[in-house]
Amino acid sequence: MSVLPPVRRDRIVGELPQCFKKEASLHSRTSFHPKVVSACQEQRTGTVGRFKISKIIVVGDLSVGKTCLINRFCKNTFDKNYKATIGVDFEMERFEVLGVPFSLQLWDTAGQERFKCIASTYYRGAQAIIITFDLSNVVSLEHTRQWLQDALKENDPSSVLLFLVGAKKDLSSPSQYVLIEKDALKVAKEMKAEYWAISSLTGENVKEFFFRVASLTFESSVLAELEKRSARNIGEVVRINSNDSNLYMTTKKRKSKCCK
Ligand SMILES: Nc1nc2c(ncn2[C@@H]2O[C@H](COP(=O)(O)OP(=O)(O)OP(=O)(O)O)[C@@H](O)[C@H]2O)c(=O)[nH]1
Repeated sequence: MSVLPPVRRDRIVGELPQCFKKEASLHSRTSFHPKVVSACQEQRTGTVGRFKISKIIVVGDLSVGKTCLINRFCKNTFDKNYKATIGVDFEMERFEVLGVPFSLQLWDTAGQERFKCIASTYYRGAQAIIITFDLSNVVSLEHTRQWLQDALKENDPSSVLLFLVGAKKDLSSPSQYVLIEKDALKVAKEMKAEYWAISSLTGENVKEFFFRVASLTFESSVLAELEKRSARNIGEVVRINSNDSNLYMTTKKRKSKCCK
């Protein structure tokens, strides 16, 4: 019997949420990978949906809006007063994707230099990295490369999903926004990250963004699980085949012995 309450109705994902900008997205598909859809229909998602909790880390300069982003999504609150994150903090969010329960652990890390050392010890084992900058502060965008480099030291660059998020969209004027977005798209492409612009004050794009993160993380977890399973099956076939050939050899030997 499950001890967890049912997933909230507004955390149910039935279709792949769309990207924010096609030119800086993780993939161009508009729906979930067909292998993932059939695995979910046939309940072949293995540990995904049972024990798996995906770790997501949020990094970026101090005061760019990391805590507010998480709080807007998880608690639907916004605090206009700045309180620095000391070390790390985390929130759990439960989703249901294609009928399969899926949990995200969202790690809010400190941007202040003096707390960075503690925060970086929690970077390891992330399935996705959200690199955040302030859309009204171009220097914070320039620093995102360094944040990514630090986070990748603790993670496998070939499997981790990257998101570049511009926060505080409400603070930049339309003309300012156009300029910084042009640079941000360049940085996102270079990093192979998906780009989003959000505002935690107004809530613009916050839910859409986290639904996309949850869905792409879910998809990559299921694909990894399927790959692991098929590698195990190939191993078994090879073992069976080698046993078969032993059997064949023994039978042949026996036969030839009998014929003599
Ligand atoms: N106008 C506006 N202000 C924001 C937004 N997001 C955050 N802020 C403000 O920016 C300040 C810093 O926000 P935080 O979320 O605490 O920043 P942080 O990146 O977590 O900072 P550290 O914990 O030091 O790393 C606060 O005063 C927030 O109210 C936003 O979308 N719009």
